[in-house]
Amino acid sequence: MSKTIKTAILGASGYTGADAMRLALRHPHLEIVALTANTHAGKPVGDVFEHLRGLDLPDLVTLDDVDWTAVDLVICALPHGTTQATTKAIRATNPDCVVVDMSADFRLRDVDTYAQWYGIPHGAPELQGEAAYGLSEHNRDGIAGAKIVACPGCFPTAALTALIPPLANGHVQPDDIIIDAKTGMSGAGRGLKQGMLFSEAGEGTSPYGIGHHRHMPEIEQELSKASGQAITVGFTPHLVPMARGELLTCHVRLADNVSIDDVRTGLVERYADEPFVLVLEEGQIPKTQNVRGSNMVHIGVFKDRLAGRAIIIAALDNLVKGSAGQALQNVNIAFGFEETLGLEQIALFP
Ligand SMILES: NC(=O)C1=CN([C@@H]2O[C@H](COP(=O)(O)OP(=O)(O)OC[C@H]3O[C@@H](n4cnc5c(N)ncnc54)[C@H](OP(=O)(O)O)[C@@H]3O)[C@@H](O)[C@H]2O)C=CC1
Ligand SMILES: CC(=O)N[C@@H](CCC(=O)OP(=O)(O)O)C(=O)O
Repeated sequence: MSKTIKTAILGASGYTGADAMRLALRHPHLEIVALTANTHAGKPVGDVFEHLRGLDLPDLVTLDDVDWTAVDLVICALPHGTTQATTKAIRATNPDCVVVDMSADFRLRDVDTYAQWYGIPHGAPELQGEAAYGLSEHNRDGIAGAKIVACPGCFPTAALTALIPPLANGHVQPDDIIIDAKTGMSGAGRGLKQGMLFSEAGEGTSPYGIGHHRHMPEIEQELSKASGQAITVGFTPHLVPMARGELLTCHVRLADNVSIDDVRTGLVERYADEPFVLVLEEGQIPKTQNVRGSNMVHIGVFKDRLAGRAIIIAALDNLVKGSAGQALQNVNIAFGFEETLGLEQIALFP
């Protein structure tokens, strides 16, 4: 397809918006026609992001300034709680527009579960049923026809990529899954927060959301769907002093008569043809520095010293496969482009 897709990026003065611009600029079929911000509206992008100076980009405007009838695609990088009303407004004026959303606003299929975990009522329950969950490798058919794509959270992308195949294969027990997660600080967004100051976060590692992080219901929803049984998980994220990257160490119990090799082989077979998932060989260790800037997920499978247990580790870049990269991958699926277009970057190392 050689069509030019007129694209608006909402929340373009934030971190995921910045990576969405970086990637969309090099996509052969996307033309960026509108960029929005809130407090930064009215500024040229180069004033907000110095690394994007000198590029051909429109100035930042408010959401109210965008003519939704003039866009084919909206890539949405707004905070959760703001996207439902915006999507409603877009749909009311341009029902054909495709909204690829990076926020959590359409990820949870049950609107009451959304209200419970996000502390606010769902602002567009009538649209929730239309949203396709945007875990690219596992929902291509749903994404292909969708007008609303709810991209997974960064932690759920890593957890689901690592755990769906072993659960779907019956290789691990459904009731004993503990996910220990590390994240870089860009996961918290670009807004100023005291806990994100270098002097307070730069020299230590801090667990947070202990026992109640909002990515748990999302991970459970998708693991349950993929494996056809109710799955619950323990999940504890930790903030570590790096800009980008996420590492998830998943502790699981093997099903009866299943070996570590069975688990690894199941993952290798499931992702053999996937350009953005690499299941590492025995002994190779996933590391955030090996995926930084790329759309890759690296997965490793290890035998635990504890009998009958395995450790499955996944690494990704939260701003690429964890958000803007997967969003672009979903754009490619939704519009019928080659899935790797604009996403061929190899990791930046060191
Ligand atoms: N950071 C990450 O690793 C990931 C983030 N996400 C999700 O992506 C979304 C964006 O995250 P991120 O880029 O980190 O966030 P940032 O805080 O860096 O950016 C938020 C953007 O939204 C704009 N904005 C804030 N409030 C409003 C409002 N009320 N109306 C209109 N625009 C508003 C901001 O404008 P201004 O700067 O002018 O105030 C900015 O452009 C969030 O929903 C987040 O949960 C998903 C996966 C990973
Ligand atoms: C370091 C940090 O705060 N990370 C964020 C996760 C990243 C993210 O934005 O996920 P959502 O899209 O679901 O909001 C957090 O734990 O809430």
